[in-house]
Parts: sequence; C-alpha cells; structure tokens
Amino acid sequence: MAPVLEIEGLQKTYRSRRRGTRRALDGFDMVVEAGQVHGFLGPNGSGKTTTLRTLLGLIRPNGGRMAILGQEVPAALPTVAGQVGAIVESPQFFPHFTAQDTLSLLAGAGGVPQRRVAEVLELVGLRERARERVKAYSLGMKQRLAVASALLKDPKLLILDEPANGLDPGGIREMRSLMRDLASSGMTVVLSSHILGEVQLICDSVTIISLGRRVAAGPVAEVLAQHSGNGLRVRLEAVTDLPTAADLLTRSGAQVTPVEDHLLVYGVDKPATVTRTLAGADLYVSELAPVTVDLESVFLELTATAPVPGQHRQVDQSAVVGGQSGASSSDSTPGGWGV
Ligand SMILES: Nc1ncnc2c1ncn2[C@@H]1O[C@H](COP(=O)(O)OP(=O)(O)OP(=O)(O)O)[C@@H](O)[C@H]1O
Repeated sequence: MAPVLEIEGLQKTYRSRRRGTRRALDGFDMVVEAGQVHGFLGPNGSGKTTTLRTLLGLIRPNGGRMAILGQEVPAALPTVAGQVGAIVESPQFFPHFTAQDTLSLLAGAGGVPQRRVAEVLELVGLRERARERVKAYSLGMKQRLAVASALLKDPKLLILDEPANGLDPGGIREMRSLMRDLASSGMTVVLSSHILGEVQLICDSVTIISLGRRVAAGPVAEVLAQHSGNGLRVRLEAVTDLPTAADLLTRSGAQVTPVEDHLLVYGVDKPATVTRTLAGADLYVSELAPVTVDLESVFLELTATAPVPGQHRQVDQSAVVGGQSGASSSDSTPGGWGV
C-alpha cells in the first residue's frame, strides 16, 4: 500500500526585497504510513509550517515532489482535499458565532451532513459549551474547536500544527487519547509539536527536521535506539572508588564520563567487560544498566539546539542564501484549509 504521505527532495526558498533570500527547505524528505500517529518535530524556524503549507497547496515549492494518499500534489489536491483535514497555524473563527454555528456553517459549506457537527463536538469535549460564543472561549477551547473543524469531514489524513497549544494538562491527555482513538479507527494523524514527552507517548513514528532537512525518521523506538549509543550506566558499591574505576576503564579503551554518583561508559564491546575489568581490581559493581535516551535528548543532539550556559541561541534555523534578491515575496497564497 502506498504511504499516506510522501515528500521527496522538497525545496522552498523565500525571496523578499527586504529580507533577502532564505532557504527554508533544502531537499526535505518525509514518509508517513497509514494508520500511524506521526510526530513532525523541529526547532523554531526549521521548516515545519513551510512543509505543511506547501503540502496543502498554500505555498509553491521550488522543487521536489509530494504525494497524499498515493496521488501527486498539488496537481491532485482537488481530488484528495476531501480526505484531508488540517489545522496549520491558529485558525480564525467569527467571535460572535457559537461553536455549534461555526461548525454548522463549515459543514454546510463542505457538504458534510449536519449530524456530524454533534459527533465532532462530542469528540473534542465541547458538547456542553457548544452554544456559547467563540469570543468567550479560552485558548484551549478554541484549539478544540479547531480540531473539531478539521475532523468534520472524517478525513483519512489529519494534519495538526501544534494541537496541544493552549491546552491544560487534562486537555493534553484528552487530546492524546483522541489522537490514539482516531488512529485506531484507521485515520492517519500527522502532528507537529514541541512537547517531546507528549510526542514520545502519542506517536508511533517521527520525522525530525533541522535546517530544512530530515535528520531522523522512523518508529520512535528505532530513532531512540539508534541514538542510545550503547552506553552503560555503572554504579559501584563505594562512590569513593569511582575515580579509580574511571581510570581503569579508560585505560582499557572505554570512554568514561563521571556523573555525580555513577559513570557513563561508552565504547565497550559487552557489559561483562566492565564487570571483569573492575572486579579484577576488587571494585564491585552495584548497578550496570544501558543508558536510555528520551526523544528530547535525541532532538537536542540532532538539531544542535541544546542550551549552552552563557549563550543565547538565536532562533532562526533557515539559511540565508546570497544577499538581497530583489525578487518579490509573492509565492505565498493566503488562506486556510478548513472544510
Ligand atoms: N512568508 C515567508 N516569507 C519569508 N520567510 C519565511 C516565510 N515563512 C517562513 N519563512 C522563514 O522560513 C523559515 C522556516 O519557517 P517555518 O515557519 O516553516 O518554521 P517552523 O519549523 O514551522 O517554525 P516554528 O516551530 O517556529 O513554528 C524561517 O526562517 C522563517 O522565517
């Protein structure tokens, strides 16, 4: 079966008189298989929104190819649009409309049966507040309404840019179970997020983008395993023996980093090498465990965005190409992608 989403070698360069030429996507690749919840991760300015907007036909790319549900886009967008629900950037709603009216209007415009309105209000937890005006909604309630609008047409592919934005912890948990339920019902969900602990809990697979290029992709467990580095955490019965142990292991060829009450040991062929080396010097191991990494540390390593003490990281990830281009920035189409 063809992947639900396929992007190959996507290029996007923004040109503007004032800001010059900036490369936002530099040969970006992404594949999402059916029925997955897929996390799309990257630092600020790395090209996530540009990718999603390009995919939805809101921006013209400079190169590469994209396919949704096996059909090349943007050419096939009129055919596949009915099967894609998306929220990219905060959608704007009429403040004086209620959620019920907003969704009824969108359903009417999109040829969706009105009974679906009640279904999606229930799904996102807004049923009891559906008859209040949107202007009285909190940020999290507006976010739920946005998700409801993207779900109206019961899409095969749901694309959400920062769906947990503004949600309280309970809301984040509800959004997590909603995403999982949608995926179990056969929907494919692509979500961009900066809440990496959440992504690790929700997502089956991830793509990490940095500087407009893919730097990691695959099932979450595989991405974590590839970056665990086969390290070992070593504790000894006596903390005072740690310097001696570090010295011994280093001399046997391992890379050793002392961390408070234990050692991180890399570059040994098997755990038994550590125990044998240390036992030979009457040093006894009280704990020997593989170093586990989380998505956040993999992300920080791959995107080189870990905080450095005393430095203020500058946010922009995209590369400036040459100087002022003189070309106009007319390649962006305004508008959203509701029903
Ligand atoms: N319309 C535009 N004109 C010029 N440059 C743009 C435009 N839109 C985005 N960019 C630039 O392209 C780069 C990628 O931006 P993009 O919005 O895709 O990043 P992002 O990964 O979604 O970031 P964030 O996590 O902050 O939402 C940034 O340097 C941004 O300033």
